Amino acid sequence: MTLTALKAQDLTFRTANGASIVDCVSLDIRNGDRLAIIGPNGAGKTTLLKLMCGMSRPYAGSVELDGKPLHGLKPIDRARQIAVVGQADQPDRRISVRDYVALGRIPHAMRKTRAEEAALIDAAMERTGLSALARREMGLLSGGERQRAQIARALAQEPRFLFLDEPTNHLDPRARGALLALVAELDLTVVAVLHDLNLVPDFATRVAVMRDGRLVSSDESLSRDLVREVFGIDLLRLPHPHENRELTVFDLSMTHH
Ligand SMILES: Nc1ncnc2c1ncn2[C@@H]1O[C@H](COP(=O)(O)OP(=O)(O)OP(=O)(O)O)[C@@H](O)[C@H]1O
Repeated sequence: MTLTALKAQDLTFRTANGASIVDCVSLDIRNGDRLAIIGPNGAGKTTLLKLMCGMSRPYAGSVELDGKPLHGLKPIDRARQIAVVGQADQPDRRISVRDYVALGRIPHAMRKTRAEEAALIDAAMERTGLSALARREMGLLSGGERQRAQIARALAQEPRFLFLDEPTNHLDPRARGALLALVAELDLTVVAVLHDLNLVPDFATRVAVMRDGRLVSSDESLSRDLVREVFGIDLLRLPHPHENRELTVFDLSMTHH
C-alpha cells in the first residue's frame, strides 16, 4: 500500500509585486519516495521546497500532511516529522560540531533518557563520518564538512521526511554520490533540490521538473526530450564500456551546436 504522505494542491507563491514564482503546482509525495526537484536557475525550486515543508506560506493552494493542513501544525509538531537542510542555514560559528548536531534533538526534548539522546547524536555523527570532528568549532569546518554536519543534525532529529536544498553543492564529486547514497539508505521520505543532473538517476525514485514556476513533469525518470527542452542539453544512455550496465550521460556540448 502506498499512501500519499504529503499532498500539494495548486500551490502558488507570489512576490510583493505580484509575480508568481511558484504557479499552481500540484504534487503528491508518497511514503518512501525520493523526489528530486530539478530545473534551471530561478525556476522556483527552492521556493517550492520551502512551501512543501511548511517553511513558507503559499499565496494560494495547500499542503496536506497525512490529510491534515501542514500549515496548521505547530512548528514543534512539524519538526518532529520534517527535517530541513537549507542553503541559507547559518550555524553559530562558535559551537562545537557535536553541540550543533544535538540541536536536532530539540523538537523531541525530554522524551528519552540522556543516554538515549547521546546515543542518537553519536549515531548521526558516525553515519555522516563526523565523529572525529565532534569537538571542532563549526566555524572551522570546510564547506563539505559543514554540509555533512547539517545532514547529521537533520538525522538526529529522527524525521519522517527529509527536505534538502542543494545538499551536495560544496562536496567533491565522490562525496556527492556518497552523501546521496547515505541519504537513500535511510528509511526516509526525501525531497531534494539537485543541480547536478548526474546525481539524479541513482538517487531519485521520482523527478519533479520545474520551469518558470511551473511543474512540467513529475515522472519516475527523465526523458531525453524533456532534458533537451528544459535544460538545452542532451541526455544519452550508453552501455558502460567495461561493465554490464548503462551509463546516463549529460552532453553539455549541445549548447554550442
Ligand atoms: N521572496 C521573494 N521575493 C521576490 N523574489 C523572490 C523571492 N523568493 C524568490 N524570488 C525570486 O524567484 C525566483 C525563483 O527563486 P528560487 O530560489 O525558488 O529558484 P531556484 O529554482 O531555486 O533557483 P536556483 O537554481 O538559482 O537556486 C528567482 O528569480 C528569485 O530571485
